[in-house]
Amino acid sequence: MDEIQKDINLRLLDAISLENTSLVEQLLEQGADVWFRDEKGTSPLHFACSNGNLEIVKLLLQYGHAWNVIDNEGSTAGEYAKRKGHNLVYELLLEEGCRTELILEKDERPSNIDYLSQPLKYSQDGTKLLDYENNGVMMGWEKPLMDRHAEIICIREGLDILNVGFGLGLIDTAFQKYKLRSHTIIEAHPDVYKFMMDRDWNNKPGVKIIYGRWQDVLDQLGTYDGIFFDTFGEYYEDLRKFHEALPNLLKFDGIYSFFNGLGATNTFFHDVYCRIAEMHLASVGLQTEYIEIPIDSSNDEIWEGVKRRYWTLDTYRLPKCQLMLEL
Ligand SMILES: C[S@@+](CC[C@H](N)C(=O)[O-])C[C@H]1O[C@@H](n2cnc3c(N)ncnc32)[C@H](O)[C@@H]1O
Repeated sequence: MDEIQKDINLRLLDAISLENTSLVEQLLEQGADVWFRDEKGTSPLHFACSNGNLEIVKLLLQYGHAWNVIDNEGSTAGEYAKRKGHNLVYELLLEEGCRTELILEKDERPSNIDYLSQPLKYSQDGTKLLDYENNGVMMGWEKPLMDRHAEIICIREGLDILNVGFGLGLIDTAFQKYKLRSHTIIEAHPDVYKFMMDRDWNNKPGVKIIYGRWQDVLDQLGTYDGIFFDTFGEYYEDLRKFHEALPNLLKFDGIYSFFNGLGATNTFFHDVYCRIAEMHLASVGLQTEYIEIPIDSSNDEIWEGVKRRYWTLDTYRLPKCQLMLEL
């Protein structure tokens, strides 16, 4: 970077820190670089969010600053605003995140074909299911969450339940306690299917196992009082497609829920994706309530042997979704 550019970039950071909006605009006009970072990876947007200056945040976004940059510690500008209690700035960034993500063109990559063709490992103690790269497919620490999902879905006995993704069978074990009328499980991985068969899941009360990807077996399904969705290695786009199928699968007074791991390593990304999911669900006629559950997954021991922590938040937002009925 030449000295002149560096100088104008540093002047931009100074102007943001001094909250001199007109100078910020002038420097941006003159070619100051919105992609500039200091040695800690702090971007102009991080500085503006830390000060809580709404006008400057708007200006930076208008000049093409990305909403989702992270500093060297992995913190988003949204988090800077939240930590300092700048709620209006936080809300603006949240809206920008939703808007940008919603207009992004969706690609049509086949999601988890690789995952489905590679072997899996169940740990001896039954608390971990890992893929071939030691990514955690499902982990025992999620049991209290799965119990809660089942409890929220099973509001009475005699229900028809659909679960997509068996994993460790935690939610299916929980569902079995509710004296269901029928209990359909879709599972696509051959090793998980074998695990289920070895444990006689096909002979448990009401259980019908459909072996295949949910995308390929939709025509074998009926309608259900309760539906739970928790797959692995798929994109948000897949979840959205499943949501689009829901009006044909959920009975009019049924309850739908899904494992909410959306952006779950960063509170700001999590907020953006929770809101996007809520908007998409509303567009197919479902209203969503997020039930907050405190959760502690910080203990190093539970992540031993697992490649990456896929959860770092201290609150789980359990989605409870129901069809909006027109009167
Ligand atoms: C996170 S685990 C589910 C854990 C489960 N909720 C439990 O309580 O143990 C995800 C499961 O979804 C399965 N899966 C992944 N993609 C799928 C797909 N497209 N259709 C059906 N099952 C899929 C995986 O093989 C895995 O068993």
